[in-house]
Amino acid sequence: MHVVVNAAMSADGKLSTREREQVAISGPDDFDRMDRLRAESDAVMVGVGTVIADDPSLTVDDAARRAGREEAGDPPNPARVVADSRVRTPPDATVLDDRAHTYLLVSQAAPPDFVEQMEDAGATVIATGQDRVELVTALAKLEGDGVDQLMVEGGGELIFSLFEEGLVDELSVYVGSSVIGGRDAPTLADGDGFVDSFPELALSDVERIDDGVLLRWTVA
Ligand SMILES: NC(=O)C1=CN([C@@H]2O[C@H](COP(=O)(O)OP(=O)(O)OC[C@H]3O[C@@H](n4cnc5c(N)ncnc54)[C@H](O)[C@@H]3O)[C@@H](O)[C@H]2O)C=CC1
Ligand SMILES: Nc1nc(O)c(N)c(N[C@@H]2O[C@H](COP(=O)(O)O)[C@@H](O)[C@H]2O)n1
Repeated sequence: MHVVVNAAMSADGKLSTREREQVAISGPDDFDRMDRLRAESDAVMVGVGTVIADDPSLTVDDAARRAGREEAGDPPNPARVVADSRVRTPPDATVLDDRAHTYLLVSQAAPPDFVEQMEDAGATVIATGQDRVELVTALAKLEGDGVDQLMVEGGGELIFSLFEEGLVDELSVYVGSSVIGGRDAPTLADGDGFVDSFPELALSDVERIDDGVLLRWTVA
């Protein structure tokens, strides 16, 4: 499996505000690039913090891209993947609609009634880890289901865990021209943070887009 993390941050490294409401950091061309990356992926993943904050659809906006996927024998939208250790996905979340298939990654402590509710909503529930989703096993199960390219959009807690587990192959960060600030505002990689053995990145591309810059790295 190839795992690409793609996110947008302010010039000071924030994914959104301290109130965690969605902020448009990308401009139109970067949102279009993100849509293309979704269309090229087998699945798009977020943490439940992002589902609660943004209620994203994680689907492909551009009709021609959806049609292109169908011509290639794929569903119009990539699958959606939500990491949700503490079963916080709202039953009316947009990621549970019928526009794409959804995988819910939960821990083995997930209550059976929550699992049943999510399965009734059409989701495939994958339980790994005792009280927190064990990402290595969960992603291996997704790969077994045909997910060869996984795009991860955030947020900072999930992105940190993926780096911690050595699961990230590529990182694309759009740096927008605004300052958000706030010690409690989410950053690209939150979690506990590294104190040593920092993941090493190799810069592969720099591109000016809209009013900001796209930085692309591969992970060594
Ligand atoms: N600017 C951007 O590109 C993006 C911004 N965001 C922003 O990020 C914020 C949400 O980010 P976070 O609060 O960090 O939440 P998050 O989206 O990273 O979700 C964290 C949650 O994921 C679940 N999870 C399950 N297994 C996990 C594991 N092994 N490791 C870590 N988490 C695991 C946990 O329940 C945890 O609380 C929102 O404000 C949203 O707007 C989100 C995506 C992209
Ligand atoms: N790439 C990017 N740029 C921004 O400026 C953003 N605010 C985000 N946020 C993420 O985009 C997703 C929105 O999903 P839908 O369009 O509703 O499907 C979601 O994952 C946001 O957190 N991303």
